[in-house]
Amino acid sequence: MRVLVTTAVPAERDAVAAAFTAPASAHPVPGAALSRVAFPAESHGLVLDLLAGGVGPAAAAASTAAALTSAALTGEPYDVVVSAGIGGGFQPGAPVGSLVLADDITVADLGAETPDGYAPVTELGFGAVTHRPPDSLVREIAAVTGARQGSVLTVSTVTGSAARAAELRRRHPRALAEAMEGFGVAEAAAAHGVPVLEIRAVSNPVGPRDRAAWRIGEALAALTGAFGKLAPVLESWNPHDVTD
Ligand SMILES: O=C(O)c1cccc(C(=O)CC[C@H]2O[C@@H](n3cnc4c(=O)[nH]cnc43)[C@H](O)[C@@H]2O)c1
Repeated sequence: MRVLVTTAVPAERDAVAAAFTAPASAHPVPGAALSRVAFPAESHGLVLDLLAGGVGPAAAAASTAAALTSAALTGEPYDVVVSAGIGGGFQPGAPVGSLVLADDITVADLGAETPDGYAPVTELGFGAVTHRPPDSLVREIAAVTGARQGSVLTVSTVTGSAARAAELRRRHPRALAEAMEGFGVAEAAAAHGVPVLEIRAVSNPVGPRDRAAWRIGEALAALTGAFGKLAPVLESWNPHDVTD
């Protein structure tokens, strides 16, 4: 099982790496600086590559695509891609310190303003606004990690007001969290036909901006805890068994 985990920043990548006793070593490929966690042989060939791919959907898509292409060209493609990191939680569904696992990954601001309000690109006849992780894998991971399942929104601008938070909730009633990379990672994964997951540890409520109140340490610790439990599920998952 070959897994690519894309985070935005090195602190998030290192929080994922901290879940494992096996060391991570540099594994550069063109267009992406990967860290590879070396698991022992009894781990059924689990390979975990970690990528701090940059903040925002464009950087995330570009770096994830580079890693996916490089792996495909060497004949060792990834079986699953995970977008991971901290995120904002919609209240009261996703409190600070909780984990959110996406059952859909939806871009919330890719569209047009029209006289009738916001229109997603799909209504304009283009592309996609949502990617769906495999149901069975989401259920298993939510069960072992205790993560809440819901929609995770991708935004290019962090929400900074109660009005914007309410607007996003109105348009996406199932949204539990927002972050800035999931949809970019998912677009790259979809282009390669690889399943995608997104897991977010909530560092702050979505709403009026109060950067000083972000609980980044608490969220990074939750991310480490989640990956410690998630690895055995990934190790035993058979991507060819997808029934959903
Ligand atoms: O300053 C630090 O030590 C630090 C450590 C880890 C991560 C950061 C970031 O600022 C990461 C930015 C990243 O966080 C996501 N995020 C977090 N909260 C929100 C939110 O309310 N709305 C949207 N995105 C959020 C996002 O994915 C950014 O890439 C700093």
